[in-house]
Amino acid sequence: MSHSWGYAPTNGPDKWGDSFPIANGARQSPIDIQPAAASYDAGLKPLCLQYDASTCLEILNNGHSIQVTFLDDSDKSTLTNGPISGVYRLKQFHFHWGGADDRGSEHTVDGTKYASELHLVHWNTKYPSFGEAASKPDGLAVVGVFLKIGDANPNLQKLLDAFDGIKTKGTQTSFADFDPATLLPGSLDYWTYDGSLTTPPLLESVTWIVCKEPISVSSDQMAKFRSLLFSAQGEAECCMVDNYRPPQPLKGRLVRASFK
Ligand SMILES: COc1ccc(C[C@H]2SC(=O)NC2=O)c(OC)c1
Ligand SMILES: [Zn+2]
Repeated sequence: MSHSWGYAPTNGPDKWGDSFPIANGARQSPIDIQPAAASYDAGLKPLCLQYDASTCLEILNNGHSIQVTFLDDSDKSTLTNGPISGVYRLKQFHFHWGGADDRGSEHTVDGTKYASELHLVHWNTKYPSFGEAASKPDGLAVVGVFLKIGDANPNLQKLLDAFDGIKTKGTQTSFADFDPATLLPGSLDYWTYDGSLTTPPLLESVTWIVCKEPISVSSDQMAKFRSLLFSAQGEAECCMVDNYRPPQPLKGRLVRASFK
């Protein structure tokens, strides 16, 4: 498969191993989280997420998801503590979602799929750049937040209102003064395990931090996500839906919980 990976039967998760053999590696993501099998670790610190809305730059449709990118040339928006040591800088956040409300998340909890999953991507400042960090076993830390169907989430509205300008692959618009902390749940209790990027190149460089508590999203708001397109302007329209990788084998990994 040329590097035109996607989520269709012809180029989707079951085919990624053809070009990216690490797809069958020892620490692939996502996984099914089984709370009863997770190990409470009293040594895990609370997550410290400190974001500065002024570092928000733009929102783009990259053909796989919508992504909000941040200025990461200083420690203005960082992740510290939790399961990691040192300072990790926020680079971008994006989402995964389904073609219907019954699916869409990448991680699952005892087999339960949520309608969507938010990923806040951070890189370890012990390395000179995001690109360098992405190839190191302790290079990245991604905070995952589940989106559960319920009341409309007012904190998503500014994002959703920007979607009309980024409908097709390769489009982007400026997007300023957005505080990603507004998308975090009330409780920052989390599970953590060693994993990977969930899209090619599937690099095994991610410390995963998955929040136990979901945030809400309404069916109407999810419909807005599904109005985005995988396809570029002028191409046959292909709705951006089901852009999630299914759970991968745990292969003996320990999942730790920050809570009892
Ligand atoms: C260095 O190359 C990449 C490529 C893709 C992603 C995004 C993936 S990784 C994740 O958690 N979800 C996704 O869709 C990435 O993010 C750190 C880094
Ligand atoms: Zn992701």
